Amino acid sequence: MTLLPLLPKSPLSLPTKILVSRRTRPRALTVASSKETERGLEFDTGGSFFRRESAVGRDLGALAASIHRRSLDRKLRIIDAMCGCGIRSLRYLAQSDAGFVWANDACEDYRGTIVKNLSGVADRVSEDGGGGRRWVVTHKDANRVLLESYINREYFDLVDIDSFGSDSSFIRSAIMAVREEGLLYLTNTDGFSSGGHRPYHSLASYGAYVRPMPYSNEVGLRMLIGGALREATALGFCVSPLFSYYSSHGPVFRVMFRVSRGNFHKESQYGFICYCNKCGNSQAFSWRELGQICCPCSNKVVSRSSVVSGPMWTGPLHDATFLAEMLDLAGEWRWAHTKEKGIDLEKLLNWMIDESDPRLPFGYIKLDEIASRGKINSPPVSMMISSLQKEGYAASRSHIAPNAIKTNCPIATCIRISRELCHTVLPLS
Ligand SMILES: C[S@@+](CC[C@H](N)C(=O)[O-])C[C@H]1O[C@@H](n2cnc3c(N)ncnc32)[C@H](O)[C@@H]1O
Ligand SMILES: [Zn+2]
Repeated sequence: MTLLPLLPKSPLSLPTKILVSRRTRPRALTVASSKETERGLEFDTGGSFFRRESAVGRDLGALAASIHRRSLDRKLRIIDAMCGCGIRSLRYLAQSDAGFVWANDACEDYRGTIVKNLSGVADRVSEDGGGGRRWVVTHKDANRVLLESYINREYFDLVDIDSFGSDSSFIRSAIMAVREEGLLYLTNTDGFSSGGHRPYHSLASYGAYVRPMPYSNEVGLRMLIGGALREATALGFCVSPLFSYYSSHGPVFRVMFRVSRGNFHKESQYGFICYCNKCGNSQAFSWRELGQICCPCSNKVVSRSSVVSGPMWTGPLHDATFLAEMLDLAGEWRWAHTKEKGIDLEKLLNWMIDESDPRLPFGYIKLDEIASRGKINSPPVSMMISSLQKEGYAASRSHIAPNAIKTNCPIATCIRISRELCHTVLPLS
């Protein structure tokens, strides 16, 4: 049985965007309509906001939904709360065998396009038309449909929020509408906040004061996870990331969570990240350690060279077991070896699995930083990783930055290894 979290007491305690969007209903963008094909499905964009490059995010969503479906003895009930032309709804119906998909977009002008795109899938569960609806299309504010579903106790196995900019004003109602142990797929495109350019905005949206850091795109994912965790905890739920995906097209930050009842216990995974400009090393600090933030390269507490961001998620970005299931399924569906919109899904999933090594800390080190600190050329990423591993360190690529490594090796040792590699393998320019 699903237990009900507390309802917000008054409209004033609802996120401000509801109040705003009551007055400012989104209008159709003046974007040309185009016919598209994605993983074998044909559809029309109908002038809605549509990004071809987001195909990978949709692949990941369809794979995760299907794995969730396999773990249950019933079909999935999904809401695509900001559906645009309805491509995600179509993919959940056709590829993840969803039993019911609610396609919602505040913009009424997209109705004809969404209905046309979904009409290839029978809208009734049984062929004679007597069964329940398999999909519906509405044009309400996302918070409204999510809260109404919560009030009516019509929870979803997967809630998909694909908003413009920050998704923070939808997170709470999305968590309320997810069935216990269900999935929540969040997206934000707020690169300014993750880049540390609007610290008060990131504070307002995700509760994290974010400053510029060399691995800011990973910080963006961690800020989103931390924000969702904060909202979930307030409702008596816990969210844990199954996978986290960054794409530079946008930029876009996506995280698939599992939502379970209960409180978050691992204080060590929600805290502050400190980057030292002087030596290039990073460390995580818990709330209890706040007064002790300093870098070993300086004997002063809170040296001027240290940049601190947080609080945010400092734990693993992915669940390696879940990713391995996604990789198997991608192989089964023949998606693994075929590039969709230029991205090799198999390579991406393998990199994400490698990144899940629990010995790896947060953040990544760009080889350019190693090169400029050591005043050397940088060796190829693969060579650097195998040398670090030979010396007993954990090391992997980062799916976020192709020219970077994730490692538990201090930067001074990375410079030493890099220098040795350059001298033995690469002639200095
Ligand atoms: C990023 S686009 C969605 C793209 C689509 N999911 C896809 O994969 O192609 C965001 C959509 O959210 C809709 N939208 C904006 N504010 C909304 C709100 N408050 N409630 C519901 N939909 C909203 C916009 O009309 C737009 O179509
Ligand atoms: Zn330092």
